[in-house]
Amino acid sequence: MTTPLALVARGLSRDFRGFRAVDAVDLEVAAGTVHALVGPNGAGKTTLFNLLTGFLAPTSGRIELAGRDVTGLPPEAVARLGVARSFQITSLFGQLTSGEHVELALQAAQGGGWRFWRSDKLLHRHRPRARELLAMVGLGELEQSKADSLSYGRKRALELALALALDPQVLLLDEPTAGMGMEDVERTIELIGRVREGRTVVMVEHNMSVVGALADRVTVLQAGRVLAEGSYEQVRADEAVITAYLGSGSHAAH
Ligand SMILES: Nc1ncnc2c1ncn2[C@@H]1O[C@H](COP(=O)(O)OP(=O)(O)OP(=O)(O)O)[C@@H](O)[C@H]1O
Repeated sequence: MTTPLALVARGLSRDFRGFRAVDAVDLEVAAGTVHALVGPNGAGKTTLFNLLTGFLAPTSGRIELAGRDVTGLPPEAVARLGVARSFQITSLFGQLTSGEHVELALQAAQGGGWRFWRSDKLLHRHRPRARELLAMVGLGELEQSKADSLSYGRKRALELALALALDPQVLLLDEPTAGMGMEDVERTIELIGRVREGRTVVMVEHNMSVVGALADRVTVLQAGRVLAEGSYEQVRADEAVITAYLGSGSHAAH
């Protein structure tokens, strides 16, 4: 029996005024796996993420979600079909508490929108689930803390809780450990290991120890194209990958 595919790209390309940032990418992400996208700076990882989540429309090619063609759908529609992307820190509201953030995200997930003239009663319906999600990302003790007061690593954990509020089938994480110290990186590896249960995770990640610890499969991009694909062990031993990384000089594939 073959594993069902959660997310597929076929011949996916995106041009920016004649410059091809993503070039005929084929990608198959099996359901229930953690799939990492790696590659030197400018390889097209973020553009590919934006295509997969509907934030950018492809110039050509096709995207399928659990077998359904979602090419060209806007981000809200892609999100409704079960794809969530971890929010960026810039989308946190400093004066709201962790708990309020997650309650709002749960309300938004129910189609209530991000209302700021919020009714406390309506929001508090979501409190029990919000507490579960905060506990899951290690913020159980910080429900009452304002987002501004959280450390960088904890802000990223809160973003993850906001994405999980959508209860996504497919979770896309854009550099989940970027800018983190060792301790937060360890915590994040453990956290992703927990939240992957029952879902598919696609992550862009520069830190190879994170990729090695979590990814079932790795796609290496270079100059918009797929350079290699396989297990972490396979791609790290791949000659073309080694050359690309040494050539870029910025991220060694160790
Ligand atoms: N909106 C845009 N307009 C023009 N060029 C763009 C645009 N977005 C990305 N590019 C170009 O596309 C290429 C791929 O960029 P992208 O951000 O996808 O790479 P990346 O692999 O995510 O890099 P990094 O690791 O640095 O984040 C780069 O050369 C970039 O300059």
